[in-house]
Amino acid sequence: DRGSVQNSPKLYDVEYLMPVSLGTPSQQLNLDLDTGSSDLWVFSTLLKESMVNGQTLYNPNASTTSDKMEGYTWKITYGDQSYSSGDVYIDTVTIGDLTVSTQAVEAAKVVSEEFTADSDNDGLVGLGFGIINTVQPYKQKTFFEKAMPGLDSPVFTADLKAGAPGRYNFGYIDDDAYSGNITYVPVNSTDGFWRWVSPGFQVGSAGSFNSTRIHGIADTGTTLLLLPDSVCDAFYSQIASAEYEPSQGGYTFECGDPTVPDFYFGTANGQMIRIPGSYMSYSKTDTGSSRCFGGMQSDSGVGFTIWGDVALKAAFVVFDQGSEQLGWAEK
Ligand SMILES: N#Cc1c(N)n[nH]c1N1CCCC1
Repeated sequence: DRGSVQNSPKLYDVEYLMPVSLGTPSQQLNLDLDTGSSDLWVFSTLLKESMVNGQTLYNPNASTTSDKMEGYTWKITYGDQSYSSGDVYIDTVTIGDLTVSTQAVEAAKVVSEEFTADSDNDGLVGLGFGIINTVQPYKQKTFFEKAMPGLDSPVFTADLKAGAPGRYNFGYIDDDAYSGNITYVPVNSTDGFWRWVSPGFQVGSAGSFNSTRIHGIADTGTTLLLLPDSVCDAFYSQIASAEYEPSQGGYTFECGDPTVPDFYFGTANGQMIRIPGSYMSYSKTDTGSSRCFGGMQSDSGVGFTIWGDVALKAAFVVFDQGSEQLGWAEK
């Protein structure tokens, strides 16, 4: 079996949403595929109205195939301190023509203001490893873990694009979606993340390769590229107008600065993925400002590097849960 679904970026590529069908008859919600967490949770009719702001709500009572898991609950808090919690139903879930008939659907009863404010986002599909699923008393499998046994190949791929729709594929690799070869690196799933080690980086096409191992996670649910301070310093020192602005919470530079270099990160066997300098102008710092917030920021607040959308949209990425590897290709 296999599946394929288009993803669509929101403004500034802050997140990528995809249509997901839940229940019978099907209820379509727009969800955020997040490889940095492992709960599939949705805005639902269980929420107080004050917590809803335009989102589409999953109504388990309107689904003939939903079964309430009595006594089961979930509660998740993300690194940015946003949170949600609620009850658990088993129901059918379809993403890109791939159906899991007995998926744990976590119906929200409470969401934090960040989620309420994000009116286009109806919830998340966590495609980290199930070991960090938050359902109690017994953790639940991710959508991919439930689908995996029936797939042609135990992989899903992420093809995120800058300012344009891309695609998530399940169960196969589309050889027309990338250029050159896919280079695989080992993944350590102990913490439930797609954690891997980059051998180093290079700033600018004429820069030297800096062999410093960077431990981090591939995370579609994080917008920016969060790297060690030493790497950020090496990058921003090459941009004439760059400075660290505590009031903005990070590195900024003049949006039109012509000195913004490309950034390359190593994967394996000498392969490097090139992130165009244009991806590093994340957004204007304030309305009418000429300064841009950098797409690369320090990981010091997190404690490990996060290869978020700014990096992932420069590559075709294979999440191979069969062999616990990540595959990287240019495109
Ligand atoms: N913080 C954070 C975070 C992360 N590291 N991966 N996904 C995250 N979120 C998904 C929805 C809100 C935050």
